[in-house]
Amino acid sequence: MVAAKICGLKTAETVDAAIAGGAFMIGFNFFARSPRSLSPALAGELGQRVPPTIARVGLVVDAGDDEIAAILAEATLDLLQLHGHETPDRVAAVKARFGLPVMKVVSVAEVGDVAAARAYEDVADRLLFDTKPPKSLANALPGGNAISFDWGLLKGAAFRLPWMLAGGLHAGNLAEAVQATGARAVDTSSGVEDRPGEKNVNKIKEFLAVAHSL
Ligand SMILES: O=C(O)c1ccccc1NCC(=O)[C@H](O)[C@H](O)COP(=O)(O)O
Repeated sequence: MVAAKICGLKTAETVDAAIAGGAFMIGFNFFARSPRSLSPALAGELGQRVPPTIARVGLVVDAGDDEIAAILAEATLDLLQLHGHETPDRVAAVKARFGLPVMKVVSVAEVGDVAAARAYEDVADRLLFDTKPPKSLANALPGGNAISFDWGLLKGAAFRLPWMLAGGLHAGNLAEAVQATGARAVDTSSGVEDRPGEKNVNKIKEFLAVAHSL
């Protein structure tokens, strides 16, 4: 069984589908430019539907303390996902300031990017390997671009932290991705959508069913 996070949820229906399907993490996206972003108030409301067995993840990009504090004032979260250029010192500072575990996103395009994850092993609680936005993609977001990176870059890689694979994953390629990387946890956003920001309940359940079958 591979653990699965569904990221970018912003409706009760899709949160309930992720819960029913056995997600181990549910991601709330606070990056304003994202079509998946939601208000801290709505995240707080949706988070109350989530049982304690599922982690409520708050996704921010190069957020300052004031931004994170404003989110936490309205939404109870179990993990912060730092999806920007946050340094190891910034990760440590966020953990110390807010007392929450931190998952640091490592954006991958080449082998050196994977090696860069080592710098976070002593400060973060989890790592998430996601596709580095290609420079050729106009208006690319820091994540959620529905693009996979070369999974071979993670083959045989070992980290002192639990890590998760993301980037262009969907029910149709998940088995290959897990086989190629040895990932024991995966994450998707676009892969369970009909259009950017519009999650599909059946795609959520299918992705989770495939993850649990591996
Ligand atoms: O999903 C977004 O719109 C997004 C925007 C800005 C930063 C991060 C974002 N998503 C974070 C995630 O954890 C996604 O699940 C991950 O990037 C994979 O996305 P996808 O390739 O669409 O499955």
